[in-house]
Amino acid sequence: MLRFSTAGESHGESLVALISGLPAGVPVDQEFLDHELWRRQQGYGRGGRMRIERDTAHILSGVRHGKTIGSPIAMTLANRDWKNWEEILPVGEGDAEKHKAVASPRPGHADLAGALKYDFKDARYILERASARESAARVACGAIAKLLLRALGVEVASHVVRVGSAELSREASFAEIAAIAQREDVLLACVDPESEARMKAEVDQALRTGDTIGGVFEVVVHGLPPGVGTHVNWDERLDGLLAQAVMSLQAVKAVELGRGVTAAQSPGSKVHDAIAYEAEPVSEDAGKFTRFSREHNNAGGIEGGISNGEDLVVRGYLKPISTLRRPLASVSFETRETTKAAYERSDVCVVPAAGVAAEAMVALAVARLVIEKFGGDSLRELHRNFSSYCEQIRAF
Ligand SMILES: Cc1cc2nc3c(=O)[nH]c(=O)nc-3n(C[C@H](O)[C@H](O)[C@H](O)COP(=O)(O)O)c2cc1C
Ligand SMILES: C=C(O[C@@H]1CC(C(=O)O)=C[C@@H](OP(=O)(O)O)[C@H]1O)C(=O)O
Repeated sequence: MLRFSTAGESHGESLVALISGLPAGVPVDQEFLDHELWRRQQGYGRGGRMRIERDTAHILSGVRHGKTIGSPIAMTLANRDWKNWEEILPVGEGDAEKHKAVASPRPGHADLAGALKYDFKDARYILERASARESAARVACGAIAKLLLRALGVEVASHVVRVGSAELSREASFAEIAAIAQREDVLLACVDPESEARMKAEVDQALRTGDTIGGVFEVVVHGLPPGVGTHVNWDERLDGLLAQAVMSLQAVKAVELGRGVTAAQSPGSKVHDAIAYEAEPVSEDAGKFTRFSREHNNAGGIEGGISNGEDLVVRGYLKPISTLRRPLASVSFETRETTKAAYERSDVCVVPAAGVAAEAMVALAVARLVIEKFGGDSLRELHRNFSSYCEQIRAF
């Protein structure tokens, strides 16, 4: 079973990522891993911290001569900012004088709920792990899941469809979305320059006024055959697993599959993707899995918790960042008096970065189900099982 976990605090020495359950023989491309990590650091509206960090995954185990060997893969990602906090956040007893307490919790962050739960009168003990710095470790694991999927012809990409009230004004093709990953300036990871300019204006407004802004990203999985996930048990449904994977990311407050949100306001005749049958048999090269086809993909590639061969389309809705340069009211842990919420520095908009982290989470969820369905201890065995199933589907 594909499993992964992370450890590490935002300003600690290092993040740690552990992923196991991959077959042997998956090519692991260090450049690709680091490029994915770089992408997660980009986007217009990120704060000062991203000028300090330069993320790279240091692989400690599970890979030999550029390929997985079937054993768990351990990676570390150093926090460059650690040297600025080494004395402030010591691992041992340390110097209490130097410790910088976060004593007025930020509305929207984990500060108050975490301080109450873990019995700390200093939210720094909470924010260190609640921080989305952790998502870098997820991206390192997700990059490996993506490389496994890529070996089977399955690709995962994301783009931004909304920042605040600025929405993408047209449909995007998968090729356009995938091309964003090659951009040198990610800006707002939007496929349409005119929409992107409106999105940028939303971020500029937030920057000017000491506010923050949220938005919506969309992750698309291309090339997945029908039959991944199942309707038979609630916890094996692809839709449920994707929703949990994306919702688990920091600041994601809603997940939409296909056109799930507008579907709830529309009649069935306008929502469901009518089925047709193509005259010609499908060839492997065309990237199609069956002669059954759809005019549109409002279902987002999932029916009954099972992939149906269309692109998977998963949207994540991000709340605005909770650390405000013009802070909201809060209460001091010490005096219990009304005060302003803590502010040191912060991101103002993270929609493109969250999209990259969501790509990783989606890739990990899909890779887990693919490994479960097709099995195999080596990539060769997995590939053979996958291809023979695709052949069966084409001949249906
Ligand atoms: C890539 C990324 C960067 C983030 N950067 C910040 C930040 O600079 N400041 C902040 O207050 N929250 C930031 N957040 C959001 C917080 O981590 C998140 O709101 C907090 O952990 C509370 O969790 P919740 O929003 O899921 O309830 C970021 C989230 C993501 C995905
Ligand atoms: C470090 C990252 O994001 C951080 C996520 C984050 C938060 O509260 O979630 C707060 C900020 O950290 P700091 O207070 O050190 O500036 C972000 O920079 C990262 O994405 O790598």
